[in-house]
Amino acid sequence: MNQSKEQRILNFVLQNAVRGDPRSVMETIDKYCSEKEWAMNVGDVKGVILDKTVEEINPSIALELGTYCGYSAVRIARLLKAGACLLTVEFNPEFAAIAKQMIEFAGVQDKVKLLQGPSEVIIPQLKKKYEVDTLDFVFLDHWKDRYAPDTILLQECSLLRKGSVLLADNIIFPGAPEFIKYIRNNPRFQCSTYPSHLEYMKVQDAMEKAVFLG
Ligand SMILES: O=C(NCCCCCn1ccc2cnccc21)c1cc(-c2ccc(F)cc2)cc(O)c1O
Ligand SMILES: [Mg+2]
Repeated sequence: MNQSKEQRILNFVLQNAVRGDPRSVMETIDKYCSEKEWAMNVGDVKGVILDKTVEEINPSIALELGTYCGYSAVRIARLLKAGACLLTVEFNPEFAAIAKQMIEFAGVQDKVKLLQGPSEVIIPQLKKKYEVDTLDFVFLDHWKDRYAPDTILLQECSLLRKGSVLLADNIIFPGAPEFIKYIRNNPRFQCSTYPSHLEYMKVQDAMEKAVFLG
């Protein structure tokens, strides 16, 4: 049975990156996906916006929706302080298996908890099953039509506190129009837009940052 693109990306990392070196893993994925096969990692350009947001917040507990191959999980986890934790949610079991190996190869497994399932099931479990109080940071990078309902669900589950920061990928391409409509008109969020480019392409994209005001 021939390999998936995601398996080819992982194999390229296992053969070319430095074990235990997150920066090397990120660079190797970016090299493969810009030179050989495009893939929907947040990438090296939008990745800098993600880095700056994580460094600014310095979260103790972060949630990522949309793990994929683990690129942004490695990117976020490498910046987390001792004792901090990233919960990352992946719907697709094949992608989750790839991401688990990617996260372990990068050596950030002690800071990352990979949860396999749909966000609408996982989010309501975070408090009781995963002992989450409130989230300091949420990176939205999953189904674009789930950004708005999941932002509502996070509030309904009391998982946001005054100052919690959401960062959403792809608000231009593929786009998340319902989310933008919801979040920019909502007095409980302070929004800002970061124009950028789609990963590995000269196509316009942007990230939206939304601070929950409580
Ligand atoms: O679709 C994207 N991502 C989502 C992938 C599926 C998520 C599934 N999933 C994971 C966790 C989870 C939890 N609950 C429910 C569902 C869940 C995406 C697409 C593009 C893109 C595609 C084609 C093109 F021509 C240009 C750009 C670029 C990106 O950066 C993207 O992020
Ligand atoms: Mg994305």
